[in-house]
Amino acid sequence: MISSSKDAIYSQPAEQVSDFRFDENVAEVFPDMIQRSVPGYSTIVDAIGQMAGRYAEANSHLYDLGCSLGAVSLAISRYVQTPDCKIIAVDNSPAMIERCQRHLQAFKSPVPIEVVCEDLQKVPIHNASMVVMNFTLQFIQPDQRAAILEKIYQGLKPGGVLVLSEKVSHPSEQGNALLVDLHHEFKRRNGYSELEISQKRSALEKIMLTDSFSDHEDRLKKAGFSDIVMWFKCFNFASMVAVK
Ligand SMILES: C[S@@+](CC[C@H](N)C(=O)[O-])C[C@H]1O[C@@H](n2cnc3c(N)ncnc32)[C@H](O)[C@@H]1O
Ligand SMILES: O=C(O)C(=O)C[C@]1(C(=O)O)C=C[C@@H](O)C=C1
Repeated sequence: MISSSKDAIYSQPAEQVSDFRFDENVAEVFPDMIQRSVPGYSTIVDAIGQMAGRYAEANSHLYDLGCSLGAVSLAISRYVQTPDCKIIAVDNSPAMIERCQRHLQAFKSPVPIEVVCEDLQKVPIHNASMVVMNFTLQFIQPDQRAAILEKIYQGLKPGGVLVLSEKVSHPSEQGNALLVDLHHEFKRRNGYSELEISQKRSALEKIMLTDSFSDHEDRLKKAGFSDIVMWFKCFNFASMVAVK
């Protein structure tokens, strides 16, 4: 098993908080960070595995785009029984990919997993029965998001699905403030201090630009997806299945 430490990255006051990056420091504490930061994270990852069990077709690819340490790929490998499937796990952070390789080797997946260190925008998608972006699209420049969804749509087989999980914004100021507040309360209960919460918020401000659910729905429909199902929502975190 890969070792994982407690996230204390934002615990000390910084003169200036630099932009959030998926570097060595973050990769080192990532399982703890994401578990304490994203409501329902384990539930979401496990349910993505379940969906893979339903949607995986024989001789097809399942993509995990922005795989980090490979949690989604592992969940998929636990549920897929279909023969001759391949999981393709992609991330452009060398620190994440290096740990992901070690993690996956330790678990010995019954389904082959190819791990690719590359910008997901450069990776061809083809013969896919399922594509997953679990909290990844939010880190891509907004003007580049539509092209990625179009590429995914083209690479999916008929009836294939994209699972898209995102932190979302709410259109009304009051409603958004409520969801942000509930999320911060969730973080406090998970042991993060006010300083950690506010410094992480500043670090993410410019690099994680969130859309509303209707922005996502419109963009997915424009890319060609026929049905968009929000299957999970807790506070300002949502996961959607978009069907080709
Ligand atoms: C919040 S994490 C994803 C968590 C992961 N999917 C999971 O379920 O544990 C976002 C990941 O996306 C990766 N990422 C961001 N932009 C990317 C890009 N353009 N190409 C590939 N990976 C990217 C980051 O390096 C990071 O590991
Ligand atoms: O919004 C926050 O405060 C978060 O920490 C969220 C979030 C995410 O949604 O990916 C941001 C960065 C880390 O990868 C883990 C969680």
